[in-house]
Amino acid sequence: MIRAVITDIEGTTSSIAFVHDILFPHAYKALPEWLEAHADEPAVADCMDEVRADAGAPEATTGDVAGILRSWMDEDRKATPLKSLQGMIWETGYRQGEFTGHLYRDVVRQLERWKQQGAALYIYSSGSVYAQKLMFGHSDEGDLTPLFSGYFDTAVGGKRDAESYRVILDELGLHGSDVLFLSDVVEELDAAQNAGLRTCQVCRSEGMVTGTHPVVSGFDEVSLDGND
Ligand SMILES: CSCCC(=O)C(=O)COP(=O)(O)O
Ligand SMILES: [Mg+2]
Repeated sequence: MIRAVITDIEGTTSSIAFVHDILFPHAYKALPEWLEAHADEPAVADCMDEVRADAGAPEATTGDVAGILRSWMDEDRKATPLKSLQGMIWETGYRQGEFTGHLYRDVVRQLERWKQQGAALYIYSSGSVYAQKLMFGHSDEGDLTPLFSGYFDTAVGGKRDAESYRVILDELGLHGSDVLFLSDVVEELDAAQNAGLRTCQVCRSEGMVTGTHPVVSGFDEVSLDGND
């Protein structure tokens, strides 16, 4: 029996279009003005220092940092300070009701079912833990945060690196064979499998690149004990 399910967000619980056509453009547009307004807040200043260090630009002004971050967004770089700042910027959008976190229709029903069956539920996304909580706290289907036992982001490492999944297993105190990881991306599933986790690829559209992992088109096709 699976004791924990860890799921990716973009392309798995939620559409790639929601992230790329709504969330990312919102942050891209708001970034320069938002950064000027919040540059003195310690959490923001720390992120900006990380950006300066990573870009090798210790003297970069706030405007320069905004430019660097926008170029990282153009590359869809999963850099931790970028992801932290995006989360902070999205907060206003969620709170003002500009958007709600998209979820595929099968997701909530199945998460509730797995929880009832005794599995603990976790998120692992490149989006910051703060951004994850916002998205599930302001989802299309209301506040779903009570469903989850924890959240992981790039603080544990990149999603294509097996070591990240070992760190997660350590934190959960579980063996890989007790844990199912769901994602749309083969490289992430390969990394999780290399760390000993069970895997399942969620292919939300036709023609996706598949690998050696079991494939489903939605969460309702995933069984935790092989009996449903
Ligand atoms: C918390 S929603 C924003 C997701 C995000 O910023 C991102 O880069 C998508 O990462 P994922 O690991 O969920 O594919
Ligand atoms: Mg994904």
